[in-house]
Amino acid sequence: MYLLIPAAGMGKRMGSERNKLLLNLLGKPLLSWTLLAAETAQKIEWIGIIGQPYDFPEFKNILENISLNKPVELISGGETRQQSVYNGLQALPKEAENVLIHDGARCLVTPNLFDRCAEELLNCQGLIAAIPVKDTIKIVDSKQFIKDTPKRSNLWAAQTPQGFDVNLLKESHEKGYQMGWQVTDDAALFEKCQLPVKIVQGEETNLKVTTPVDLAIAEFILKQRLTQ
Ligand SMILES: Nc1ccn([C@@H]2O[C@H](COP(=O)(O)OP(=O)(O)OP(=O)(O)O)[C@@H](O)[C@H]2O)c(=O)n1
Ligand SMILES: C[C@](O)(CO)[C@H](O)COP(=O)(O)O
Repeated sequence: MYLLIPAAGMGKRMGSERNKLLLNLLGKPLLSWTLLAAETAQKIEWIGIIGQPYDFPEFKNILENISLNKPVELISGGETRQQSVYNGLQALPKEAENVLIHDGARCLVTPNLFDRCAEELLNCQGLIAAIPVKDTIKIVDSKQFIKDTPKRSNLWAAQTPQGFDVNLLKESHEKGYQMGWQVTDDAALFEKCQLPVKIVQGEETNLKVTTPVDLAIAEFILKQRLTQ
C-alpha cells in the first residue's frame, strides 16, 4: 500500500513559528512518531512525505535519525492541505492503484489502524477512519443562535487515514480544482463527486495535534503507551 503524509502546513493554531510537525514530542520531532507507525504497519510499502521545500533539510535529519527500511520520497506541498494532497497524488509511482493519506499531525496513529484501512480498501473505492461523536452537536446561525441539534447517532468525527482508488481520487481532485471546491479532507471531494466512502472504526487516541493542548494530551498518551 502506498502512503502519502501531508506535512506541509504551518501550524497557525499551534501558535508556532515553524511547522508544528517539527516540534518536540517526547524527545523526537512530532513527524517521527507518525513515520515510525507507518514503518511498523505491515501493509505500508512506500511512503511519500509532502512538505514545504524549506522544511526538507529537517525532514532529511528526521529520516536519518529514525532510519526507515521502507522507501521514502519527499514531495513539494502546496498552500492548502488540498493542494498538497493534489501534488502528492501526481508524485505517486505509476503502479499505485490504491493510496492511504494520513496527516503528519496525527502522530498517535497505530500501525494496526494503517493495516485495517489498507485491508478494507481492497473491498471499496474510498474509506476514512472516523469515530462516533461524543458531544451533543449544535448547528448555529451567524448570530450564534441554535438552529438545530442533529441526531448524534448519525455523527462521526473524521480522522485519517483516508484511503482511495488512486484514479478516482485524482479525478475527484481535478474536478474539485475546476469547480473551485475547497475542502478539509479528501473524502469530501469523493462525496461531492457522488462516490461512496466507507467508515472504518478509528481510534480515540488518533487525535490531530492542532493546538498546544493537543500537544500536551499527545505527550500524556504517548508516555502511557511507552511505559506499558
Ligand atoms: N498547505 C498544507 C496545510 C496542511 N498540510 C498538512 O495537513 C495536515 C492537517 O492540517 P492542519 O492540522 O490544519 O495543519 P496546519 O495547516 O499546519 O495547521 P493550521 O491550520 O493550524 O495552520 C497536517 O499534517 C499539515 O502538515 C499540508 O500538507 N499542506
Ligand atoms: C483530514 C482531517 O484530519 C480529518 O479530520 C482534517 O479535516 C484536516 O483538516 P483541518 O482543517 O486541520 O481540520
